Formats: sequence, structure tokens, C-alpha cells
Amino acid sequence: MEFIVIAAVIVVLAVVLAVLLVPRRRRGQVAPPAPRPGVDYQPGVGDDATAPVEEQRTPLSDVQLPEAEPAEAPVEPVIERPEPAAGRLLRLRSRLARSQSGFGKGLLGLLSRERLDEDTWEEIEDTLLTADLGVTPTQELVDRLRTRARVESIASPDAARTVLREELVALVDPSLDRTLRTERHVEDGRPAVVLVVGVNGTGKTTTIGKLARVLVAEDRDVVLGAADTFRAAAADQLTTWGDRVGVPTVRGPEGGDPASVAFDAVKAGIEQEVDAVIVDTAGRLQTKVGLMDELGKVKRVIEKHGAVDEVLLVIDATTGQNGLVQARVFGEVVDVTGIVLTKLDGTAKGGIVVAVQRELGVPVKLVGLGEGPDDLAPFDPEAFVDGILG
Ligand SMILES: Nc1nc2c(ncn2[C@@H]2O[C@H](COP(=O)(O)OP(=O)(O)OP(=O)(O)O)[C@@H](O)[C@H]2O)c(=O)[nH]1
Repeated sequence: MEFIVIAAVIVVLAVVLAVLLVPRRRRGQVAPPAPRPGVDYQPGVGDDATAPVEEQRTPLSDVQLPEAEPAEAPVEPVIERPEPAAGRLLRLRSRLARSQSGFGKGLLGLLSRERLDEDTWEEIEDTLLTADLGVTPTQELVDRLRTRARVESIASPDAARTVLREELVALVDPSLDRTLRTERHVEDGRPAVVLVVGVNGTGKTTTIGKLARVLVAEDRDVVLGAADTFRAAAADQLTTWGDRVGVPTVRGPEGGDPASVAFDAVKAGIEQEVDAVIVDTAGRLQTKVGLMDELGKVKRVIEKHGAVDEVLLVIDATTGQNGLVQARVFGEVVDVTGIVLTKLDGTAKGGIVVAVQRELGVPVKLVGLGEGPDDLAPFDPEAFVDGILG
């Protein structure tokens, strides 16, 4: 019996030992080295640290690659294509009629009165002066009208309109050459250079943007020069105008030398063989001497490339007589070749056209009739007078 108990204890101990020892031996075992891809076997898709090497692997040659995603097409900026500007003043006549109707209709009403007495002539004179026609042109016009009233019957509205129209057109002077020189020079292929000057806020930058559109509509290649380095936003504004019609803008660092930007713009225009380079300038008048020195320098530096073709003076029509003073100051420094009268949609003082032409002896070539991109029109005396008379 004792023997049996001892034998049973031995069996139990043996079982316990077997259970305890077997796992310990396994933990101590050194695992065989993992086969190395590329050394011990051809690497396959799906090889990674955890994948059992025994797993079936796909050879590279059998791998199906996903179809290449079609490359996203670059978003082309939408380049606007404005309508040509010829006859635009006629189309914008309603703008003139709206802003100048007081002036035109008032004159017509007075002139078609049955009796043109001295009081009426005085009223006519006052109306013309209020419209900023200026003293001398007003006197000339009243004298002409008086003469015609004496020799012709102008008492009917139709007759008064015909006479007034003829006399106003003559005063605006259709004989002046209003061509804008924006064509490439035939002799050497150099682009036309247009320098735009004027007091700040008159609408220079806006006018250049609109003018670029006019030229693009006529199939011309244009480069813009942002030489108003005084106001960083002016260069941004100009660049935005240019981008809309695919016209590049040359600009410099804020506060940089305007003459250098203007020079670079013309240089770029020559290299790119464009038709016209339009240069914007700063226009702060509070430092009159500084401003004028700067303008003179810009012009001189540009002229190292060749003569400037147009110097356009931008005048805000709503500033009245002040605009004339500005015209005088600018005229002393640069040879102005044309006037751009902006904001004519916002004033009844259309007489400024005549006054400023007389002041500078140069023609109004363009007029601004609104803030819209195509609200700039080549000036046409007859369409202008028709707009005034409604
Ligand atoms: N109603 C009207 N507004 C205009 C016309 N032309 C320009 N403007 C507005 O006048 C404001 C001034 O125009 P800008 O082009 O910035 O003037 P700027 O002369 O370049 O001014 P600086 O860059 O400060 O020298 C803007 O709000 C234009 O939209 C126009 O013919 N009619």
C-alpha cells in the first residue's frame, strides 16, 4: 500500500514538472532568423514586419497598378474681351443726358423764349458760367447767340436747339486732333509710351485700367507700369485691372524709385514687342515741388528708351475750377498731349471740357462716365453736345 502511495506521488510530481518545464524551455528558445526580402527571397507586395513569410506573395510583375488619376487641369483665368470703344460716347449718351440735363435743358428753355430780353441773356450767361464754361468762352458764346438771334428766328424750340448745338460744337472745337497715339513705332518697332499724370483721386489708375481694355479690344498688346510706388494699393489695383484682360503689370517695391519702375516697364514693353506701355504715376500735390521733380524725372528716365508719345492729364470734372489750377501746374512740368476728364457722370459742369482745353491748349481725348470697366469713351464733340442737350 505504501508503495502505491509513493508511486502515485511520483506520477503527480512528474506531471507537474512536465507542465512547468515545457513552456520555460520554449521561452528560452532562440527563434530562427527571419528570411530577408531581396536576399533570401524575391520581395513581393504585402511584405511587412508582421506578415508571415510563409504567406503567398504576389510577384511585382503580377501587380495591377490602379489607373492613374487624370491630372487636374490648371484653372485658366477668365480673360475678358471688352467691346471696341468706337462710338462709345454715343452709347453712353444717357449718362451725359442724366448728369448735364439741367445745363442743356435750362439753356434750351431760355433760348427758345419768345422774347430774348436782357434778363434772359443774363440768365443764359449765368447758366453757362455755372456749368464751368469759363468767363471768356461764355462771353464768346453769348455774343454768337445774340448775333444769330438777331438775324435768324430762333424762337421755336427746334430752331433754338439747332443753333445752340452748332455753337456749342464749334466751342468744343471739332478741329482738334484727338487721336490717341498708342501704336507701335514703325521705324524701330518700339511701343508707344503713354504717361498718365494727375492729382491723386482723380481716377488715374482706373482710367489706365479702362484704357488697357480699350486697347485690348482693338487687338493691341499692352504692358502696364505701376510707377505710383507711393501707394502700394495703387499697384495692386493696376495689376487687378491688367489681369482681367491678360495684360502684364511691371511693379517695384513700395516706396521704391518710380522712375526705375517706369524705365523697367518700358524696357519690358520693348522686349515683349508690345504695342503700348501705359505708365501710372503718383499724384500727391501737397508736396508740389517733390511731385513735380519726380514727374520730370520719370519722364526723363523713360526717354532714355525714346520719346514719350502721350502724356495724359487726368482731371476730375467734379472739381471744377480746381481742376484748371491742377492743369496749369502739371502743364508747367510735363508737355501734356491730352486730357482725360473723369467723373463727368457725376456733375452738371460739362463746360469744363471747353475751359480746360483753352487753359492748356490741348484737347480732351477721353472722358470717364462711370465706375464700370467700360465707362471710358473717346471724346467726340458732337456726341458730347448731343448728350448735354438731351
Ligand atoms: N463716377 C465715376 N467715378 C470714377 C470715374 N473714374 C474714376 N472713378 C472713381 O474715382 C476713384 C478714384 O480713382 P483712382 O483711379 O483710384 O484714382 P487715382 O487718381 O489713381 O488715385 P491715386 O492712386 O490715389 O493717385 C475710384 O473710386 C474710381 O472708381 C468716372 O469716370 N466716374
